[in-house]
Amino acid sequence: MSAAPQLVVHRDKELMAQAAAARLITKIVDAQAARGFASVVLTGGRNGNGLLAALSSAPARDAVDWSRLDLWWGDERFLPDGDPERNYTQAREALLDSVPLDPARVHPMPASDGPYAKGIYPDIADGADAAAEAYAAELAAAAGPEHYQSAAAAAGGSVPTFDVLMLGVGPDTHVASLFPESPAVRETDRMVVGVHGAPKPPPTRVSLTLPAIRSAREVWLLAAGEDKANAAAIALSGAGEIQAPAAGAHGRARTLWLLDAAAASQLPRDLYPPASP
Ligand SMILES: O=C(O)C(O)[C@@H](O)[C@H](O)[C@H](O)COP(=O)(O)O
Repeated sequence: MSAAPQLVVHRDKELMAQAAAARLITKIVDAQAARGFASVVLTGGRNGNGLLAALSSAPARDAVDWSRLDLWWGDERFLPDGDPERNYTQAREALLDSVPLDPARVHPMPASDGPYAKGIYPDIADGADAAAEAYAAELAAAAGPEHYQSAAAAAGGSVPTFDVLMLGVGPDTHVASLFPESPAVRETDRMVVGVHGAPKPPPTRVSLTLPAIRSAREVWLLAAGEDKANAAAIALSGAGEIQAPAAGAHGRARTLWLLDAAAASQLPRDLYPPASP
C-alpha cells in the first residue's frame, strides 16, 4: 500500500522548519508510547538540517526519550569521517551532539575512509558500493517481523519499518541521492546503492533506493524556496519516478509534502489550502 500525497504549505522556510520539528517531536513521542521506541530516517541538505536545528531549540524536545530513538540516513555524501560536508557531520552539529542518544541506535552511513577507503578498494566507486552493501546488511539486521509486508520485502530486501523517513527535494526533483534518469533511481532489488557521477557534489554518494524508502510508514518531503517550485509542481502533477524521483517517494500510511509558499508557488491551487498568514 502507498499513500497519495498530502500537502501542508507554510508561510516561509523558518515556520516550515519549526512546524515540521513540532510534528516530528509528536510522531516520535507517539511511537515511543505505542511501541517503546521510534525509528526515523534523516535527510541531508539545508531543509533537513533546518528542521533539526529548529528541533534543537524547541522546548518540547525534552518530551522525546532520546535513548529510545533509532536514527538512520536516507543518503550520504561519500567523504571522510568528520568532513563538514557529510550529512552525518551536519546532523550532529544541528542537533545530535546536543541530545542524549544511545550511540548503538545511531546508524550513520559509512565514510570514505576507514574500512571503505580508496587504497583498500581499487577506487572510490568500489568503496561506495561496498559501503552501500554494508549499510544494507545493517538495515536487514535491524528489520523486525512487520517488514514482511513492505515494499522492501516485495523487492526481496529487508529494512526496519521506519516511523518517519524525511527527504529534501532537489531543484531537479531528486530525493536522497536518487537523481532523475540515474541507475540508482531505477534500482528495484537492492535497498542501498553506491551512486557515481551525481550532478550535485560530491559525485560519489550512498543512497537508499525507492523500495527502501517506500517501506517507511510515513515519508515527509521537505521543499522550501523558489528554486523548488518547479520540482514540486512536476513531482505532484503525475510525473514518473524515473524522470522525477520525488514522485516515487511514498509512505505506506502517509506521504506528506511540507512546503513553504515559495516552493508551492507553481502548484495548482486546488492541491492545497492557503499558507497560514
Ligand atoms: O545529501 C544531500 O545533498 C541530500 O540528502 C539531498 O537529497 C538533499 O536533501 C536535497 O538536495 C535537498 O537539499 P536542500 O534542502 O539543501 O535544498
